Amino acid sequence: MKIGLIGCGNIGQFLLESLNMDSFLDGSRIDAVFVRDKKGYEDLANRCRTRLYDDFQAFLQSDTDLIIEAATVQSVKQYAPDILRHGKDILIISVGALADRSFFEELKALSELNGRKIYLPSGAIGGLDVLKAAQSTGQLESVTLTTRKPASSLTDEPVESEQVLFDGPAFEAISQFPKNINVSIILSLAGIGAEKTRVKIVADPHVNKNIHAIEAKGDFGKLTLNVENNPMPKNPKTSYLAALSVLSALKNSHDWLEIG
Ligand SMILES: NC(=O)C1=CN([C@@H]2O[C@H](COP(=O)(O)OP(=O)(O)OC[C@H]3O[C@@H](n4cnc5c(N)ncnc54)[C@H](OP(=O)(O)O)[C@@H]3O)[C@@H](O)[C@H]2O)C=CC1
Ligand SMILES: O=C([O-])CC(=O)C(=O)O
Repeated sequence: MKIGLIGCGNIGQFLLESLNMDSFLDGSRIDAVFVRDKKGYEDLANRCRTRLYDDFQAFLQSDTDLIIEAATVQSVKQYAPDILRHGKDILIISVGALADRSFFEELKALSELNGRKIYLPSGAIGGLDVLKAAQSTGQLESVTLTTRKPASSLTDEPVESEQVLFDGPAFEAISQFPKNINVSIILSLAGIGAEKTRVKIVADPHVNKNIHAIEAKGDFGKLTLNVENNPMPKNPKTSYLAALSVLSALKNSHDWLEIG
């Protein structure tokens, strides 16, 4: 598989190194990387033997089958429609972009029209298999997510003791915290939607992990899941699991065996 990558920050660099240097997936590598400004990325690109682009149209024309977005919610809105129009699959990590219902419908229509697929990795959480199964013909009554992160990842204000910064529906959470709560939108997409999924965001000066507690109830029974994520050194807002989940989604996309 020939892969293109948008964004070469924390997750992007991890993917480049895993696929191009450590050969995580036989026969798959990142051949093209789109950045806003090539300055600062040349050494990494040379080391990982990939090509850098700062012209998006030229990046789209490069010989790739799948584009991975590892940049921002805004960049998904900006680039994903063109990627599908150009007949390429896309893997989106900034899934918060799909909270916007009309954008979601636009991507759905483009995906169908062009026969391309959109991959959404599980990111920094788990339990999506349970929600999808619970929803299949049964009823999910409620899904709640409580995210607790080091205060410095969520606010520039000094925080002495734990503070609830947000309590409300997922679609509002992602619009206020687009770099911190994409997990709430993948949870919404697997479950009962971004209006009904309840989110609480806690800034905690005493933790050094990104902790996501999920509770769901329905006629299947009850789910409680607590994921205590190690943050990534280069961007502590982001959990290591989120980067790993991209590798796992890539592997799933052309594995002979599908689990879950
Ligand atoms: N689904 C999930 O569970 C999770 C999702 N995420 C999301 O994943 C995304 C990536 O995370 P992470 O790697 O840690 O973030 P980083 O901030 O480390 O990297 C993002 C990179 O994107 C680049 N970028 C920003 N805008 C554009 C653009 N328009 N075009 C090209 N490049 C752009 C920036 O580079 P430059 O400034 O040089 O242009 C930056 O280096 C974020 O949106 C994050 O919120 C993170 C964790 C979990
Ligand atoms: O990495 C995490 O723990 C969660 C995160 O930033 C996000 O969902 O945007």
